[in-house]
Amino acid sequence: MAQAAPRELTITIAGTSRVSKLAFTDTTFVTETSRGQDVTCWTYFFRPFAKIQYTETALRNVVAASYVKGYLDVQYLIPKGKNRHLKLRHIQGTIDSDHDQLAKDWCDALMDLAYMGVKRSKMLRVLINPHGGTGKAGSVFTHKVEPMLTAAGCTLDVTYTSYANHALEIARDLKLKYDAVVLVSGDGLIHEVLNGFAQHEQPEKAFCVPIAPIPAGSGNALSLNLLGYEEGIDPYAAALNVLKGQHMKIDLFSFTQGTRQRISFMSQTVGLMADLDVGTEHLRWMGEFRFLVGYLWGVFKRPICPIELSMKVVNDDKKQMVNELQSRKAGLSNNASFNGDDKHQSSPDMSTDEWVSFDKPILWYYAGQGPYVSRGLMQFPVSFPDDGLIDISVQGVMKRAKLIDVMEGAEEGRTYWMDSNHYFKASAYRVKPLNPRGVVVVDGEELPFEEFEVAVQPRLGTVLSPCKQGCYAADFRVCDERGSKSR
Ligand SMILES: Nc1ncnc2c1ncn2[C@@H]1O[C@H](COP(=O)(O)OP(=O)(O)OP(=O)(O)O)[C@@H](O)[C@H]1O
Repeated sequence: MAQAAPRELTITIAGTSRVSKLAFTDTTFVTETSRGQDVTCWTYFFRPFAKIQYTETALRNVVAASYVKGYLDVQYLIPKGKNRHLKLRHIQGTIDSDHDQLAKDWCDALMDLAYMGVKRSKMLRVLINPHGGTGKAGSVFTHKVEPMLTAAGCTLDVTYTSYANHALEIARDLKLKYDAVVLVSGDGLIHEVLNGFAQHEQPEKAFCVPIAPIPAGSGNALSLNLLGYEEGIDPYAAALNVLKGQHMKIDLFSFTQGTRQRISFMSQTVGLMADLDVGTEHLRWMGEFRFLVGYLWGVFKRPICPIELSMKVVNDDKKQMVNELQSRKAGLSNNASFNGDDKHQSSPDMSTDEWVSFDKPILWYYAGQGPYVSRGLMQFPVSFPDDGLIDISVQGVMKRAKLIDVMEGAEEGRTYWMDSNHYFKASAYRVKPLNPRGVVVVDGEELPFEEFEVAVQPRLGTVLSPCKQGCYAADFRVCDERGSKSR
């Protein structure tokens, strides 16, 4: 019977007399570095008093482990600080040549476990928008993302986009050999790549190439939705998702305006929320703060949104939507009743074929998927990635004071519970402008204010996600308009 590989190994830190004990379990990776003397089990109990540096991290955070010519090197991520953002750490040392085989087996066992169920040494097409957000995408890539991906043995094919639609052209002609397309950008580049896939000569195959966002724009909604509120702005967490993420299918939306059709992956909006996005383009240097400035300006003006909105509504019961979200999340965490192929359709209460008009005055409507549309706004808290439906949030008219008040808690989805917020799940919807002045914003990009129709393309897109199927990372815990939280 083959012997199980060792889970502990002691190395001498290169150029010093210090020794470090490295160990892993099924879930964690631990280092204990002493000042010259041996490490004993007592150090676990007297850790705060011992002259020992102790680190522990999730096994998933191990990026690479290698043993070459007597020299062992492990690279891993470790959460630091109040926000628990990740930092890349190295531990390097030597081993007695007598223990060569032991060290090799230890590295193999660690890597097998740390990469269980995912492909190693991926071939990646990386696109970087040097002008996204505050213009830091290039340095995010070279200082944080690239070192991690190369340490993990990935092959990178890198392009810095040099004009608008460059990413669309690259995606349109993409060779289908890549394991993922990594986008160091905001949401605009993701929109371009998906529209490039739609024009690919083999669109079905192109849409199966997963997209992995690295947050480096002013809007990073997909990253927030896949990784969560804190990790969604952490380039190391996003790079780890490139290495360890699972393929997750997401619905996409076809947006048809006249004879022109395009793909939307995130949102479409008209009214105050659209005006604030487009009206603050000149404040791009502020990063996400520009959306707040735009909102306050919109509240001051408070214009009525001049549209006729009709929808093919499937569900309009907010409580039922929350129950469905909770049971799906519980199913995932218990690993019970959840089947990856299940489409998880919302229970249709209403006919999906009938167009229903919304005829009250509104300030804006927002349609899309993924809880966050920005870091400050959880607009679709009950959205699923692959339920075959689009979430539509219609905001009725409110007083200015109330519009300011609901800013508090907007990032946790408090607005969902307001009586003046009408929430639908639909299979399609249409918008007809009632006056010539206005703007439509699709995935953060401005389009002409003309009639359009949106329909769901179920499970057309593919992303890399820490969650194998079926759920976004965000937690929706607010359970009433006052902002009270469920436990
Ligand atoms: N080199 C370039 N020069 C100018 N524009 C570019 C360049 N590369 C990409 N773009 C455009 O920049 C737009 C915004 O990109 P991105 O999403 O990365 O940044 P962002 O700051 O988050 O933008 P948004 O707020 O619109 O999401 C993209 O739609 C793309 O067309």
